[in-house]
Amino acid sequence: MSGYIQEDLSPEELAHRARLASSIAGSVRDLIDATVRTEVDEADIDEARRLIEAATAILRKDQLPGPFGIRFNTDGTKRSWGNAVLGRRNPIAPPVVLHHEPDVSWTEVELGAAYEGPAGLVHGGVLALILDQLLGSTAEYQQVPGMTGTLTVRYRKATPLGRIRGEARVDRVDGVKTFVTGTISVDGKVTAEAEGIFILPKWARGDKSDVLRRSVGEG
Ligand SMILES: CCCCCCCC(=O)SCCNC(=O)CCNC(=O)[C@H](O)C(C)(C)COP(=O)(O)OP(=O)(O)OC[C@H]1O[C@@H](n2cnc3c(N)ncnc32)[C@H](O)[C@@H]1OP(=O)(O)O
Repeated sequence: MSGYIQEDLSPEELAHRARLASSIAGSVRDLIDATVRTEVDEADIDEARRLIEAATAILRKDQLPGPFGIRFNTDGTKRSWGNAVLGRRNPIAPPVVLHHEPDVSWTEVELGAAYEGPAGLVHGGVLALILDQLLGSTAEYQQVPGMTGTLTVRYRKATPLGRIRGEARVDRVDGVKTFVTGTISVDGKVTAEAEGIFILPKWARGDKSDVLRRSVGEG
């Protein structure tokens, strides 16, 4: 599969790149929120656009030919910094930070104005996005990785913008299929429930390399 890259970076170089990635993505994330909520006049919009276009031109001076992909390092770490949910480099990622415990994986994340659907509420597609990643990464953490075959979400009540908590657990494994369940909650009350079926694709089955199996997901 293309887009899976093996690298050999020192811990210092990794830490340096992590700092750079988080700092630029954080600034752009702030810019997105400022753009959604700005009330300034046309002159200020024009000036802001000029500065943003200048910043874009600087970043375009040296670009990857395509997306970031998934990068493995010789120290065993994996970077999916372009990921739409977790990506350290990706300003449209909230970003979600996952915590894995023996039986449960969870995240707590603040969703601001950029994630609005109904007035003041989180967009249902954004909740599905986060659940997809959370459930899929839970399967991966439990050593039964797969690509999303089916994701079912039941929206039980509206989810206000602000801090949300996601939790997921592997329910059962049936051959190449892993069934994972999860919830989104606010202030201890569940607002959405999900079940995901994650399937180890044919190309990663059998005696394929460990790297290939670890490459299945995006977490
Ligand atoms: C770290 C991980 C983080 C992951 C979070 C992010 C996840 C993603 O966004 S992944 C991207 C979205 N998903 C995709 O692009 C997947 C696209 N689909 C595919 O690649 C394939 O159809 C795939 C992998 C789902 C199924 O693979 P394939 O090799 O065709 O499966 P196949 O051998 O035919 O079937 C295996 C079993 O799965 C079942 N199955 C196949 N497709 C599905 C499906 N979509 N839903 C449910 N079950 C299915 C089959 O019935 C079969 O069951 P059984 O073993 O009981 O007979």
